[in-house]
Amino acid sequence: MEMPPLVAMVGNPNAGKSALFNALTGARQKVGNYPGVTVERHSGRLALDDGRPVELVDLPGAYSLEPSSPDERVTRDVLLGAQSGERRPDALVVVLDAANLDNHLRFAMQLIALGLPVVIALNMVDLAERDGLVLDPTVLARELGVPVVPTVAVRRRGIDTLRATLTGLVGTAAAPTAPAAPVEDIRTLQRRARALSKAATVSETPTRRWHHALDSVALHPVFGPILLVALLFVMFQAVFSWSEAPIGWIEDGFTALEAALKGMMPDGFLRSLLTDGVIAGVGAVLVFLPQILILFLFILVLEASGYMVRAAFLMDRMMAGVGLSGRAFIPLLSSFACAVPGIMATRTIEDEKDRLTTILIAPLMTCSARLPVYTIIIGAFIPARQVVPFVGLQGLVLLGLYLMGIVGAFVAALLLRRTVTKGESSGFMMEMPKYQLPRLHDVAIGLWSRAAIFLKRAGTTIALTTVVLWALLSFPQAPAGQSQVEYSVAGRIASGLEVIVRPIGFNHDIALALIPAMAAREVAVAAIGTAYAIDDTEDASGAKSLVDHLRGRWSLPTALAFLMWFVFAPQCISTIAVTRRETNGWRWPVFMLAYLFVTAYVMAGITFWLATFAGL
Ligand SMILES: Nc1nc2c(ncn2[C@@H]2O[C@H](COP(=O)(O)OP(=O)(O)OP(=O)(O)O)[C@@H](O)[C@H]2O)c(=O)[nH]1
Ligand SMILES: [Mg+2]
Repeated sequence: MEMPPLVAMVGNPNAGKSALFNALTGARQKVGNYPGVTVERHSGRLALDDGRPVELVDLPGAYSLEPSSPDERVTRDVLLGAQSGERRPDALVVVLDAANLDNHLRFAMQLIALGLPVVIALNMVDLAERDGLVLDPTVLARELGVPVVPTVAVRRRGIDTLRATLTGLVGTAAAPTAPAAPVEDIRTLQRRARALSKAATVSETPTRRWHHALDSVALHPVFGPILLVALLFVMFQAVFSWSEAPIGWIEDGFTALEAALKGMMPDGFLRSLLTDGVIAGVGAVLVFLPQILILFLFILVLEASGYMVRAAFLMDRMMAGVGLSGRAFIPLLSSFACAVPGIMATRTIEDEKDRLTTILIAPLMTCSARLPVYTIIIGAFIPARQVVPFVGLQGLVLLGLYLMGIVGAFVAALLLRRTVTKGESSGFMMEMPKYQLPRLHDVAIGLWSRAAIFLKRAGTTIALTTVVLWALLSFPQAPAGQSQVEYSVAGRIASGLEVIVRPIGFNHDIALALIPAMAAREVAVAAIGTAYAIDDTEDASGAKSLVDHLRGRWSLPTALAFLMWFVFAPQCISTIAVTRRETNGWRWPVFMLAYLFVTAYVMAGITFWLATFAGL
């Protein structure tokens, strides 16, 4: 039996190839695999206007004929007739995003130069028009020498014309084959593409022009990710450097308060409760308010400016690579502030398995509650050295911890999607909002509500936990000459726990800190602070700072293992509670606790032993 002619859909990623392919073929589709690679082959049947059948194949999106990924290689090889398991296409439907004409035309011109019959689908004209861009397809057709059909794939607009044009193009003697032109170098191509898109522009609003200019950087396949990483890096550096002064003020305030109380009250029980318990505990957490606010300031500004969705768009391919949808990006990003709103934001993910996976990995995004723990340990153990100008070692380590969480989350997603949450991943669907200057008022309100949530936590959960911990640490009273901490109830519980955590390099102090930190991570710092404050009154050596205590008692491998533990350990009652609510039962929160604790234990152990063997 003779094979029907083969027509390939080809174009830049996200031009709308698959949407057009679906509109053209309807339900008559087949999914297979190209031999030897993990790239899917989507094909379907289409009847031309004169009844002849053609086979339509939806090629992976590519930026050019020079492949930079397995997907792009398949696209190139199919187009050159070099892909095993595929014939060379008899004609091409080149799909362009009208709102991104200059970038997409570059590839289109390379494709036309291949010399196959080509029809151009000028897709997404609806979005272009919404943004204030009107194009003239006849100018494009004249200059490129191939037919151009405006389409809106998702509304099926232009589909009939596209099929009619294909009918005239495929297999007929009169097929207007484009002349096989020599391929020019990429710079010339870019210049021609820009000139051509300008010529085809009937009208364009100034706003749309500068939005487009911004997008051509923000969404660029190379510069886009560089910009994103640079922004994240500036954000994390700022979290450290901008917060220095306000942290100093808060610390001074609490020291003054403590001194005032000590002056007013006689030494005793109530004074110890107030100074060592409440003030030491709440103070140790409150000093991180500046850092949390700086982090939120960046997130809020990026969100309000319209950049966040671009970042999501950039991340989409990466997310798809681990079986998640682009939609998971916003919940995961929110989880950098706090996993609770992050997990609640997964409601926008329709696919149940997608959503569950996102919930399960959300706690791996470094939430603001880890920041106090990270900063204090980094401040104590990592020297404040400049690696290169403007890049400090401490900032780099902090960035590394964030990246650890992200990589961990991606690996977890990959594994989960192959096992417990197996299933097809759904596509990305997101509209680019316009860029705009963030409104001061909105950002201020956002910051205030975040601060309020944090202060409320510090005032309730955290204050209560530290008081309970103080009580556990203060009773029973140790006889003279013995360490109060060792002798106390908490000290004895910690001694039991220490047996479990000793193999991963944790000492008694850490075992002690882990008990209250199960309720909320940031309490770990307060707990260590409280324990050392109580011990301090014993040895009467005068108040040492928490950092001095840490340096004296912890080794570097222990500190690193502790950091690694905090990247993975699921120590937050609120997260567990919201997971239970969002998944309707205890099954998934229990699973989450189990897999995260095991990972934390293993990773902290590996870190400790590697650092020990490296002689740190
Ligand atoms: N508004 C509008 N949206 C569109 C149009 N065509 C496609 N889309 C949307 O744009 C997004 C990308 O479309 P796809 O068809 O997946 O793009 P693609 O070219 O197949 O992308 P890759 O397979 O990643 O290369 C989807 O969310 C579509 O729903 C259109 O004409 N107008
Ligand atoms: Mg596609």
